[in-house]
Amino acid sequence: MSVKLGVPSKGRLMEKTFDWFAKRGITLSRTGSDREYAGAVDGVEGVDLVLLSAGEIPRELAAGRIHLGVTGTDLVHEKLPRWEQQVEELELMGFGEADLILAVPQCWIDVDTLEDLDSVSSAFRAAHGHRLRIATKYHRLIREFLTDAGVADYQLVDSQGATEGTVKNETAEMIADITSTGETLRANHLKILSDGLVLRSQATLWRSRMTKCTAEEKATLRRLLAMIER
Ligand SMILES: Nc1ncnc2c1ncn2[C@@H]1O[C@H](COP(=O)(O)OP(=O)(O)OP(=O)(O)O)[C@@H](O)[C@H]1O
Ligand SMILES: O=P(O)(O)OC[C@H]1O[C@H](OP(=O)(O)OP(=O)(O)O)[C@H](O)[C@@H]1O
Repeated sequence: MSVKLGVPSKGRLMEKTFDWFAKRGITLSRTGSDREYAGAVDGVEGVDLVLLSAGEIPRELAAGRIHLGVTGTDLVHEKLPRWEQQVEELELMGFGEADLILAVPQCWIDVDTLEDLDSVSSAFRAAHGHRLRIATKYHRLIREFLTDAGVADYQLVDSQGATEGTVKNETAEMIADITSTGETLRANHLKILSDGLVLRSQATLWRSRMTKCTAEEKATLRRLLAMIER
């Protein structure tokens, strides 16, 4: 049996993940046609590449179907309850850096903090007959954050993409999403609450705590990790 390494199959994390491993003497490559999700690992024996959506890597690690996986901190923290019990953070990889934040319309001049948000959310419910809507795909993290902040009068609406557009489209009053340059927020006339940083994320190499390794796989993992940690 071989050690399975799960990496993002496309998108912003894939190429940088390949570069990161290449710098450590491990060559990851896609094989077959552009559309075929098959890959190879050179530079270390006994490792299979598994190409996956970044969003699915946490679940595959938690199920023990891959031994190692690369994905963002945000996705692991969101998708795995008590993530520390299921995965171990091995290396922060220094790319895919982004902040999960809460943002409101720029025109809400009286709302700059969570305390302000708490006040307007109660007033909003009284005025509109429904709770203030926050569009996000990070349901668990936002609920935990707002509970800790004492904000309760809101509802989450699911948004799996183009989240900043939900305010203009009037399907939400505010958003919770990842930002990196801030351009998408600015373009959509949104501002970050001054104490609205929920999580700092970056691409990370994780090890599953849920795999049962053979002696051979343990030896392969040791060799691989020695190359990575050099
Ligand atoms: N603008 C950004 N800049 C840097 N990193 C980002 C940005 N947006 C998202 N990310 C990070 O990239 C990672 C992957 O996000 P992405 O939305 O591409 O994943 P995904 O939707 O699961 O991928 P897929 O489309 O393959 O399912 C996440 O960890 C996220 O924090
Ligand atoms: O701060 P910025 O540099 O502008 O980046 C932020 C944007 O990047 C991500 O979206 P993505 O490109 O993944 O598209 P999506 O809306 O379909 O998720 C994220 O969801 C923000 O919308």
